[in-house]
Amino acid sequence: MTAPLADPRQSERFRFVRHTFVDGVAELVYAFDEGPELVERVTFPGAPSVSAEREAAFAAALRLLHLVAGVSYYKAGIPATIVVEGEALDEDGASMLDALYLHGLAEFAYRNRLDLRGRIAFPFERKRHAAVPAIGLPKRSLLPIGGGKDSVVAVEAIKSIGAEATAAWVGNSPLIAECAARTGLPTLNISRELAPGLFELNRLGAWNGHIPVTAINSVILVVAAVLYGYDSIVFANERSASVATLEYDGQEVNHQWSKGFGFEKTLHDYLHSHVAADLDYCSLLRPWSELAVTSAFARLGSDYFNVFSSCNRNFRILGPKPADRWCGQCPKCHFVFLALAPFMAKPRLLSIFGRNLLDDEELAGAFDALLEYKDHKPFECVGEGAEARAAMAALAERPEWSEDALVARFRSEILPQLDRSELALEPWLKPGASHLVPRRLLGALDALG
Ligand SMILES: CC(=O)N[C@H]1[C@@H](OP(=O)(O)OP(=O)(O)OC[C@H]2O[C@@H](n3ccc(=O)[nH]c3=O)[C@H](O)[C@@H]2O)O[C@H](CO)[C@@H](O)[C@@H]1O[C@H](C)C(=O)N[C@@H](C)C(=O)N[C@@H](CCC(=O)O)C(=O)O
Ligand SMILES: Nc1ncnc2c1ncn2[C@@H]1O[C@H](COP(=O)(O)OP(=O)(O)OP(=O)(O)O)[C@@H](O)[C@H]1O
Repeated sequence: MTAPLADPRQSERFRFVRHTFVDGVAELVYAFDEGPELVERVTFPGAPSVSAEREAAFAAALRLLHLVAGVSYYKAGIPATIVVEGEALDEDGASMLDALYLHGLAEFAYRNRLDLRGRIAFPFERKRHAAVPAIGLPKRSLLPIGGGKDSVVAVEAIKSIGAEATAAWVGNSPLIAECAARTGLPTLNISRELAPGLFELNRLGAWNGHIPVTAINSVILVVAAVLYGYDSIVFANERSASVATLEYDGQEVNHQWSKGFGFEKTLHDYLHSHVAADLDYCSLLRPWSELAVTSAFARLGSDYFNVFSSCNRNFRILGPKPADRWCGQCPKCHFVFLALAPFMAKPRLLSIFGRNLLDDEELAGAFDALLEYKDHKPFECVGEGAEARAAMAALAERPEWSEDALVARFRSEILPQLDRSELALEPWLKPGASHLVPRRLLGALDALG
């Protein structure tokens, strides 16, 4: 008889028990000590059988998914020892996972007043790793869709160069499905079912909090790329995602850590050396700020204005979802409203959101946090404080916005305390230099300029 679920905070070991792949369903199995198994399932629709040429790459990708997706369960107990059953990891794999768990759980640790430094140590063997070969992946891309403005911009840029691509998403959000359909591209919807035991552990008082979900979605798409045959996975993570939410006790806490360039580069290199030499992982929007992305969305995204939403409350598995696409109450709604305002006709923006968030005095504190005025940036997927200030300063100059309550307040109360030479919008619209976009797709970067 298996032991019942117990409070995982009392456990000594977190175990990666095994993973299997049968009839398109990946089962990822975890346990605390000798407790009951926690089984996450990821379903790949119409999965073909894996050819002999791709077998080793597929096995490596699936194993990586098991290790990365474990972060949802590990966080429930954060025991002192991590056990990976089966073949030992090499040093590269262990150090990538150490970094993902430490930085991807930094917000979780900060908010729970935990210190994970020195605690997370994936076991490994010092061994020589022979570089993996190219496996002849077809020249086509998986384009992850999140239902919001970023992926729309990336999709439209890729479409503009006529590259072969499929719009892909994880989970069962009807909102994302509608956006994906609107792209006009072939679609791929992968379902993911968290282990029901996780919610039971939460009820027993497990540690809970934010996890690096983009890393999980990324590696699900790595498995998909090898399985169905794609040579690239092209995310839409902007430059601003690499900037920390706050710093404390000598460490950075970034809500968006697995959307940042550090993780992108590590995973990109690991895939080339450990999965398939011809599989690329990149972000098309990496050179661009949030404001550059909203400016591009205002130009390229009109077909999506009535279907997209950036409000993350739409994407809850359990909690209540907003009645409309935009809840209007969360930092993401506030930021996207502010960041689109300089680039979109005001009536159009108000019709998307259903109201004018910048004319609501009750939201003063929420917008202050976005501006990093008297507060730190919210724990959400929002741009840098400096770009929010640049957007607000631009609106303060526009007659159609300048009398709205929060813009007027900015002009009279906050603006006099700022250095005006740092408030120009234009520098935010210029691309940075760093990106990993493969040569074949470079033209799509130009489409954004
Ligand atoms: C939708 C959302 O924002 N959820 C966050 C929220 O969770 P909540 O309890 O309100 O609802 P659920 O999402 O239904 O989660 C239920 C429980 O399941 C856990 N969980 C969920 C997904 C998963 O992959 N692993 C899990 O362990 C979750 O912790 C709940 O206990 O608050 C939670 C606590 O802070 C967050 O963990 C939930 O975040 C989701 C994982 C999520 O998908 N969030 C993305 C919208 C998100 O935050 N994206 C970031 C990217 C961060 C990154 O580095 O990748 C962004 O856009 O900036
Ligand atoms: N459910 C999902 N399945 C696959 N990829 C996803 C999913 N959710 C988000 N992503 C991808 O993760 C990246 C970051 O998500 P993010 O929410 O910032 O983007 P978005 O939804 O396109 O835009 P917005 O910032 O307006 O919400 C994007 O490339 C997005 O496509």
